[in-house]
Amino acid sequence: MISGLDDVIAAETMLSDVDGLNGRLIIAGHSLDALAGHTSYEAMLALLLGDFLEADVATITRHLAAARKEVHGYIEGVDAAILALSPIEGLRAMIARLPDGEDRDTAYRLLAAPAVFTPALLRLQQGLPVVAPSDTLGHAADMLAMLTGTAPTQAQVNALDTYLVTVSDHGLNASTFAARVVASTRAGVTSAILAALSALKGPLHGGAPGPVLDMLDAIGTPDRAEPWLAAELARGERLMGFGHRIYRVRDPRADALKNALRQLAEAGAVPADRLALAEAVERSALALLRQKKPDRALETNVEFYTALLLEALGLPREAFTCVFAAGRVGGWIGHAREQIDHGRLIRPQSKYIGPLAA
Ligand SMILES: CC(=O)SCCNC(=O)CCNC(=O)[C@H](O)C(C)(C)COP(=O)(O)OP(=O)(O)OC[C@H]1O[C@@H](n2cnc3c(N)ncnc32)[C@H](O)[C@@H]1OP(=O)(O)O
Ligand SMILES: O=C([O-])CC(=O)C(=O)O
Repeated sequence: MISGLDDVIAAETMLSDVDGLNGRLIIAGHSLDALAGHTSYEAMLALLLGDFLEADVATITRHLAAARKEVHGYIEGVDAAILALSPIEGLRAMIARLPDGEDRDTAYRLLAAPAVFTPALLRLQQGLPVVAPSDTLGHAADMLAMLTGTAPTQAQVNALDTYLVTVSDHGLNASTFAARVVASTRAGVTSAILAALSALKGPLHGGAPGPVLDMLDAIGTPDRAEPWLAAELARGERLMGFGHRIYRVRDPRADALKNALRQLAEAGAVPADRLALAEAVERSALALLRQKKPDRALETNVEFYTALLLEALGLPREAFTCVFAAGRVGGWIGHAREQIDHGRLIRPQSKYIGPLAA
């Protein structure tokens, strides 16, 4: 049966390389280790999109701040129907209101949109006033300020920058493939990003980190991890935050995010028992997965420590996928551009296996 297109190479890219056997990730020519914790999201965008945007970090920073202000204007149009949606569906509905195009202004609006719409929708859903974007803050700091209405600490800004950079691109994952398919029809980059966002939303892709926290809450204490996880696996459930199509070893992003979480913990932003519970769950899950699936390497993926990091930053779990989109949108736009500039219409074949009328 042809199922998940495993091992099919469907694009050439300058954006990232996922080495699943050795657990190495290269983004825009740099190893994740050199980027995560050392690079702002704006600097990451300069690496991913600098040629297309024809801009350096300072110019990108300025244009992105202006774009945050521009898309903030769309908040006025938020209605009760959008507020009744989940944050990721609300974000998708808001992005659908942005004009389509293949130009730089469209790209900046799309880069700004998740960072502006996510905090605004969350605050409106709680009956709180929306916080306008700032002229002076960087992208990560502004996103946090729009969320809480107060200035974030440097440790929080560093943690969010680390997260956004870490998830900014990852080869031809499902959402990026969706973006490239739509871009290949020349429908426009807004349409491509809407397709990508829809793919990201699923629990087997970017929808996993919310359920990771549900799992930690259901387990409650480290001693309950092993029996709880064993019962889930016996019921045929998948453990969220574990397993990956490409990685056969630990996802290098798990360590980058765990480091960022440790730094937040040192700054007093993570309760010690939360970290201890997470580590106990990770240990038990890996041991059980090895026992249950000895022939299939199932390791910790990016979503496990994403959940803990975004929780420590005060984000509600329903909005984790929106924050993922705020980072991945840079990669999606890069892939859409590559497809437009160098690709053709993507149109594979299907094999008919249905009946033939006599
Ligand atoms: C940003 C990201 O997208 S990272 C991924 C986030 N998603 C998750 O964490 C959800 C949990 N993980 C999973 O569902 C999977 O590991 C995926 C979807 C990420 C990758 O799956 P695939 O490469 O398609 O592997 P596939 O679905 O073929 O699974 C292979 C086997 O391992 C099992 N398996 C895979 N992941 C898990 C898991 N997390 N828990 C338990 N069993 C698992 C499957 O049940 C399957 O068993 P079977 O052969 O007996 O049917
Ligand atoms: O690469 C994948 O299949 C999923 C993933 O980890 C990502 O998109 O970050």
